Amino acid sequence: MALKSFIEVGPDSHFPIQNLPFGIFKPEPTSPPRPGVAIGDYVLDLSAISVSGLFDGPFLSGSDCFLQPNLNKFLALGRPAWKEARATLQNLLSADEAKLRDNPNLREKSLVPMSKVEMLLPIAIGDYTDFFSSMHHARNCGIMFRGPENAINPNWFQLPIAYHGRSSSIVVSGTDIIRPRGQGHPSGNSPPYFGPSRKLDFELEMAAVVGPGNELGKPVDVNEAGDHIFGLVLMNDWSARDIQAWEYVPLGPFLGKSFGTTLSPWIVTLDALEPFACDAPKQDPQPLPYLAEKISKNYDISLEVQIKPAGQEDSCVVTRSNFNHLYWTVTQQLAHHTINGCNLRPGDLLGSGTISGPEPESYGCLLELTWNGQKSLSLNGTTRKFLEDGDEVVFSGCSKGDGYKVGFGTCSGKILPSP
Ligand SMILES: O=C(O)/C=C/C(=O)CC(=O)CC(=O)O
Ligand SMILES: [Ca+2]
Ligand SMILES: [Mg+2]
Repeated sequence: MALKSFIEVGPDSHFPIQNLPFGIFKPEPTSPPRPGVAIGDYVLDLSAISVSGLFDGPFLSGSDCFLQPNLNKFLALGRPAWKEARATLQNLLSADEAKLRDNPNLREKSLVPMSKVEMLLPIAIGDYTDFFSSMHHARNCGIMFRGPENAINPNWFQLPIAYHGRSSSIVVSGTDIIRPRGQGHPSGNSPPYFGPSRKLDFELEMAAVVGPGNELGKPVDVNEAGDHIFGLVLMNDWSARDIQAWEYVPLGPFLGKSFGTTLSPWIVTLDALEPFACDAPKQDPQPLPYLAEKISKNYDISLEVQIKPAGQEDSCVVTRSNFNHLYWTVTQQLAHHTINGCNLRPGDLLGSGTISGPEPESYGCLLELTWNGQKSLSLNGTTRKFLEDGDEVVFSGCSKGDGYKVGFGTCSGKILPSP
């Protein structure tokens, strides 16, 4: 018999008792931010549970990690504390446990309808790195930016390529994105143009949230890297393709990416995703020993992108992909990131890279879907090559279990015109 909560949760909900993703919310506009987990259409206030003394295991009793405005302190405690929190909460919310179910006063204090809360960024992000780990995306971008002969550089198959992103402009789902201005790629012999980006794009990504991290100078072993990853979120790495194509030689993405990155508010833990673990693709050539994993895992997470065109009521699916298309695993990304001694800290964010699958219907950005604007997508009777002002982009993702889903909710943002 599957685990069930005393709280009614429909079969299509992303947030059954099997999930219990962590986030930061405000129950009222004026109340201070606090940690919560999603359960059905409710948010369970972990500060209230903590104050009631219900986190009574060895790692969490007496801890103030759930009385903080972000999850960093909890992340720093590591996997044993995460497992304890999950076990405590699954027990507390289960159908046959009376402690919360039969305590109207505590229920009143701790369960808030999700429709009433404001979600905030769940973590204070010190550093954000964005990888480039889908082979299909790398090949397609390579063909468009560098030509078919050297579409994928040989280094791509030896190490998970990445660039350092900008954490200050990471925002939570629902935040508007202002169209960036900048220098656009010149055509032919003309000078570059300057103005609002003409090739504004989304990138369908997920990101790993780093737990305890490592000391400067002490790399994390790839086989232990899983213990440094708390969970995953959906991520939109908004990209201005005209700015990017002109500026990225030779140091990589800069202003074409740093104007905004959107995260979904709920962090789904690797523990909740474990039933959906699957084999990662076979890597050829074999990675160097520091990247060779005993168990090389991906996760089966279906991903979908919808665009709601400016002025329209309905949105249109523009692509469907899956997290399991990634060539490099999150554990390899993390081990590679630290192999030179670089330290990761609680709350750091590792973007997966755009998650494109092999088929054109599974490409993870408009650059690929419209082949750099050479063709149009049709959406509810209108067409798009790149995003227009007023367009809203909505990502969703979930894993399907037997009679339940473990989902991420949505990650959305609407484009506002340049000032
Ligand atoms: O191939 C290139 O020059 C770069 C393509 C990207 O936009 C890379 C990027 O942001 C990483 C990713 O999302 O995979
Ligand atoms: Ca990216
Ligand atoms: Mg970005």
